[in-house]
Amino acid sequence: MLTVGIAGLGAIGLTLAKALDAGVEGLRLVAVAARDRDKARAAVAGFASPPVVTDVADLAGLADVVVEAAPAAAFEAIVSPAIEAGRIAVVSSVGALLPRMQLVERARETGARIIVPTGALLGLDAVRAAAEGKVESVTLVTRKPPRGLAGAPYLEQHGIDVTTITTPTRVFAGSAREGAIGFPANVNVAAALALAGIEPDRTRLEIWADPTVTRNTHTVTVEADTVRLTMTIENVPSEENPRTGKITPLSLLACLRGLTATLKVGT
Ligand SMILES: NC(=O)C1=CN([C@@H]2O[C@H](COP(=O)(O)OP(=O)(O)OC[C@H]3O[C@@H](n4cnc5c(N)ncnc54)[C@H](O)[C@@H]3O)[C@@H](O)[C@H]2O)C=CC1
Ligand SMILES: O=C([O-])CC(=O)C(=O)O
Repeated sequence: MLTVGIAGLGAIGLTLAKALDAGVEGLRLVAVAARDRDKARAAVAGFASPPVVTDVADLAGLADVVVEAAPAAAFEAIVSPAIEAGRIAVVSSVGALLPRMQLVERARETGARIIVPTGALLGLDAVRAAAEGKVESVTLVTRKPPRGLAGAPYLEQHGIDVTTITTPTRVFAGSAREGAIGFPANVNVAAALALAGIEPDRTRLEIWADPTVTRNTHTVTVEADTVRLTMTIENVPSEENPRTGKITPLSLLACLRGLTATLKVGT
């Protein structure tokens, strides 16, 4: 049995918390933390086993597994204490990990683990397998309804107003590392892909603001010596946060199950 603490109770965190409260073999939700404690308390009040509502820094003292499901700006405040305490950190804001790879070094020293779930993407098992061999290129093309990109710093810096876009428009082309900086709340999938495959500077990313799509759509292409992969996922945006695909909390749940499962399927 592993105990779980969740930081952030939004589209990902609250959905995951509810699923854990409904009962998952081998896992028990014991604590949650969010920006607004009263709101967090209200959110879990009706749970069958209400978790403790605490500060993000205290989760690691209460739980074996700390799930980060908060905005990227809170990443370090959530993940560092978990690493210092030697816990398992399961992270959602993967873009915030790229510029903080020293946390991985620190985890090596403390015995902690950092786990990046597949999240809103697909096929990281195949990308990791390919990366054991020689990979020539990895490309991600992301298309989102324009509202799923609104507010990104890159768009503001370049004076791009996505709300006025009426035809599919490529708003960014560059590396996964540059994309994670310019779109910290929108392309965690690019960061996860980069960590699964080749480096963030070699992983190519295109972002399209596309009024013709209703789903957050990601296409991954990998050229490797052993395989050619082309994979597309079309995510239904969640009601709480249209930037976040509804599959994301389910991916985290599947990932958590894998921590204790007797039968584990996939890489
Ligand atoms: N890895 C992946 O595939 C995906 C990752 N994400 C990322 O996951 C993260 C969470 O996404 P959502 O649940 O959609 O966000 P959300 O905006 O729906 O919820 C965020 C939650 O964090 C809480 N929060 C805000 N500041 C906090 C702080 N300082 N400490 C603790 N909690 C705080 C808020 O109160 C809210 O409950 C975001 O960084 C998002 O970009 C989103 C989708 C896919
Ligand atoms: O990567 C992200 O941050 C979110 C995303 O594209 C999705 O949920 O489809």
